[in-house]
Amino acid sequence: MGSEALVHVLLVSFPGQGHVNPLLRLGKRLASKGLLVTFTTPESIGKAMRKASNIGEELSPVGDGFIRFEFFEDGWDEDEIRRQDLDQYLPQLEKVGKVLIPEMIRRNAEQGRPISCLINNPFIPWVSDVADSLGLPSAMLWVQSCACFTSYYYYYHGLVPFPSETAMEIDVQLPCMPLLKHDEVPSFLYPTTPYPFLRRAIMGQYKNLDKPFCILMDTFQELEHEIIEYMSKISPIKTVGPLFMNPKAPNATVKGDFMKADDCVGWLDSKPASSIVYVSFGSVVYLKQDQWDEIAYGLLNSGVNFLWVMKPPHKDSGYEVLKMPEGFLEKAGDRGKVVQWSPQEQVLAHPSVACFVTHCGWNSTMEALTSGMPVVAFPQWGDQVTDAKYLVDVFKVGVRMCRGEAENKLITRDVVEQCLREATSGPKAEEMKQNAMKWSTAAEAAVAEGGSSDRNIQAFVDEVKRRSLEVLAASGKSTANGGADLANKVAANGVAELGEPKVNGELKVVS
Ligand SMILES: O=c1ccn([C@@H]2O[C@H](COP(=O)(O)OP(=O)(O)O)[C@@H](O)[C@H]2O)c(=O)[nH]1
Ligand SMILES: O=C(O)c1ccc(O[C@@H]2O[C@H](CO)[C@@H](O)[C@H](O)[C@H]2O)cc1
Repeated sequence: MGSEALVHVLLVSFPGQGHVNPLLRLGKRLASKGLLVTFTTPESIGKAMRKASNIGEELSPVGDGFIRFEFFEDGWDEDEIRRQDLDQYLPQLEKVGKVLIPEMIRRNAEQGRPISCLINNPFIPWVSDVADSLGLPSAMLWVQSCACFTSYYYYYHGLVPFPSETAMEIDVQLPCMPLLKHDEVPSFLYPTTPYPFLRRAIMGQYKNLDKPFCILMDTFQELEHEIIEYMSKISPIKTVGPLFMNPKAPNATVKGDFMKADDCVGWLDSKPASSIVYVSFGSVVYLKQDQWDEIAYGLLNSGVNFLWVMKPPHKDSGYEVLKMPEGFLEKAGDRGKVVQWSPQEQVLAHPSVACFVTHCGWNSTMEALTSGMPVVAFPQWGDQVTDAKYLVDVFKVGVRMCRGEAENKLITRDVVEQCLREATSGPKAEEMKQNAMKWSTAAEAAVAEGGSSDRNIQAFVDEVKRRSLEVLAASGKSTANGGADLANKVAANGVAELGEPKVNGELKVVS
């Protein structure tokens, strides 16, 4: 490998699977375009990631660049139960992160890898304060749809009325978007949300929205055309999705799963084409036992094959450990497989899978659309209720099975069975499949060389490179602020020389 000067970006992630996945995918995309990327999140998650995935201390080549990991301690004991309570954990992360991230940045500069840009995902808006205080540019990766971004934007600025304590059931009309019924608005905005701390975290991001020079979004222009165009005039957004496709480095093996995926591909291979329903509610949604039972009977009664993810709850989460109904597995026999965690990307790409019963998290939504996979929408909260609206009424790839947790309604086995039948056979199923394939083709074009998302990523990389020169130039003069120490080191070291890639002083490269 010849001597290369690589610009270095630091990605700081909220420690949730649905946040780590898109930020790590962005990291791989940036690396594939020739940047050095360091990915960080708290060590409690680093430990899980190291155990479940193939990540270590090595510098991994991805396309023309490299990715590496460095984790930071959150200041709490390993078995601290307050980590499960975001109301307490988010302020703790902010407190320690504001000290440890600047230390990490200084350490990297000292080791000859000065950082030129910070990128964070939502729920940890203080990262842009850290960047500001060090005189570094920052960007934010929005990990939901542009429609949700817009909803929060309009709520934050009070631009239109949203459901409130005095008018709970009002619908919301936003520009370039379909009318959202009161229960299709991101549910963290309901006055009655049980998750007010997540609304506060998101609003914190909007309070800081003038700090990032760019807001990257894991969506693509062709998918949310009008609203993206509209919001681009208000905010510096750049669509770069679907991030889970990386045509420049399709074989990059770096993954960020918190749990080792169970092997299910052999089982999928043994089943006929389009015969399996894949059921998964993501990484944080847990249903109640009575709802779980109804889904189980609905699957049995529908006669379909199924792969069902039954993720065990964290021991300190307070969620009940669910059981399958008595005799369920025996009755299902080889028609069904239940796993704790699936390799979802592979599952959605498998020809035996006919449809996806999903909680409509944005990652699952994008992965389904991009894989040409019709869905049965089973949203619970947050952006999921808005994503479900879009999947069913706008993208036209889904059947709706419920309206969200706030409805507080048990979805019975008959409804489950009816939705599964509708999504797997007959004219509606065919139409949804055709629409899903259309989105898949559009997604591929967006990320292919010269496509809308590829152009945006390239423009972003170019801008980071340009700003890195400014950082270096400014640091030569700067002495009077908290970033002076770092800036002097940055100035002294110049851009990282990676002729012989170094991690903590050692030479380590894996392929
Ligand atoms: O068994 C599973 C369930 C989920 N996922 C991945 O976990 C992420 C979940 O993100 P999403 O936004 O869909 O939901 P969240 O977990 O944040 O609610 C997605 O990338 C999925 O591909 C997975 O790999 N295996
Ligand atoms: O770990 C948590 O407590 C946690 C993780 C993820 C959460 O939100 C999910 O994020 C996705 C990306 O924003 C979103 O699309 C999905 O619907 C959410 O479940 C919340 C808490």
